[in-house]
Amino acid sequence: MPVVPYRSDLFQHCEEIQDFLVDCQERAIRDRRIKIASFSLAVEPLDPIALLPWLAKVLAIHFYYEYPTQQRAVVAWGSAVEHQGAGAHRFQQVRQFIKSQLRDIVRHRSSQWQPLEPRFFCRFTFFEQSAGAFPAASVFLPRFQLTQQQARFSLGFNLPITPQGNLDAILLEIQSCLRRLETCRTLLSATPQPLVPTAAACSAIEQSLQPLGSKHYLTAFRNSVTQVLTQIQQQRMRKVVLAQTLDVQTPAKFWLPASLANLRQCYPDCYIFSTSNGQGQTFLGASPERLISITRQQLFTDALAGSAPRGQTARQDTAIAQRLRHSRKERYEHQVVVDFIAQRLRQLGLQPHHSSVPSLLKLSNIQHLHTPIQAQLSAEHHPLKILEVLHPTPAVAGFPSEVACRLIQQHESFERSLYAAPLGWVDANGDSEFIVGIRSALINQNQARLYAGAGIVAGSNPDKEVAEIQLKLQALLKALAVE
Ligand SMILES: C=C(O[C@@H]1C=C(C(=O)O)C=C[C@H]1O)C(=O)O
Repeated sequence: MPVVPYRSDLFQHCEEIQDFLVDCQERAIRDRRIKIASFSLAVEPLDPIALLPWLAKVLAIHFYYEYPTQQRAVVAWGSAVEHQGAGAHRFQQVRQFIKSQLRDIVRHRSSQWQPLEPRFFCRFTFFEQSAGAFPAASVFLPRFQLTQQQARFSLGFNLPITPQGNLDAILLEIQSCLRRLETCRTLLSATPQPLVPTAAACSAIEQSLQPLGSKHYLTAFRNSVTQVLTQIQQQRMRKVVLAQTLDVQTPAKFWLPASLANLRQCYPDCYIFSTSNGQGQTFLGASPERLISITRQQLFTDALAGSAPRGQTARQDTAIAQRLRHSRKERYEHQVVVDFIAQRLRQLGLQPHHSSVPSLLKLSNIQHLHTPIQAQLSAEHHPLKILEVLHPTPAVAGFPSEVACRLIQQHESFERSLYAAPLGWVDANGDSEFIVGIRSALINQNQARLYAGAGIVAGSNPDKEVAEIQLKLQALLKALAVE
């Protein structure tokens, strides 16, 4: 997606864009097919979260994610083309769909800026079938995409042009999108802290979040862990990742931008994300786990497993970290993930590289054992093929995968939906980024379902696993805000 420089005059590129749309329509007429006009404008800085209240109001499908410490963010909304799928071949179906759409994308040529490729945003549920708010596989090419790369912001467009379409209406849509950005920017600068909820709202949410007091869901989780431990012994399994949900309801609606702003503040080293289905349900969270990231055929992935709380003091924190590093149980739980990822990548003919000793990833409430893994790809390694062989890793399912997934379905009484599942994008060059949807919640009006899981291996202590999910749930609860 080439970027056309854009400064203060909203419509200075009108003529250039108009010519481009006419060119796209001529191609649509010639090929008797819809074409997608793809281009970008450089825009003034704007916090992407500022767009979310409006997107929620108009019930637009969206995908937002941000990596705060790297000043990278994107919010994509509206759909130029989309596809849904399910079943064992869902990754392949999405790949085919993307391939077929790429033929009809026309990119603006006269670029003075570094071109940005159009991105297809994808959401896969944990299991290959889904009866919940999100289909088992869904992909969309956004009509609009605001991207931040450090201090540079651009607004991308992917606009379907039919042979008989009204180009004036498309120009109006572009202008109204640019105006919308201006309005959001003005609203943001008019209020001192518009994304932070008021103290009254915070106390309202605290009062309404009673469920943490009634520990029923924790007892249920503890019982499942005990049963799974017996099954691990009987079936000689190495690991099962069990999760639990916590449902909460508040008198007022949950307020997405404030929740995300809270998460961003508390977890600058995580991927802050939200995605909606355009029907009122939004899945959000702050995930520390990257499933794949591919830039110019360099693949990066993470093994993240093995956890401990943060200490109250620096000394206590270091002592806990030391215990985590040297715990046989935590190291074993971690190694299962490293071995699985490395072995799956080797099956694809890749040569993964990683350190033999895990490092520590410290978040504000929890610390994890972490092994970054790298591999050099070649052109035949499509990101969705890699995703297909990696998901679900033993970090979120267990090992062996099939037996672990059966036990998960047996013990968990809720649908995982997008929890612990791959969320991300792919572009035409094969660049891609997918995160794992953990530390997450599904919100709908005034209801929220929070998810948290923990890896269970032989020797796990049920009380410690309960404490781990409690820690994860509490952190999420604290971040949620109401209107
Ligand atoms: C499954 C989750 O997290 C996973 C489980 C971990 C563990 O048990 O140590 C650590 C990181 C993640 O791989 C979750 O947070 O829901």
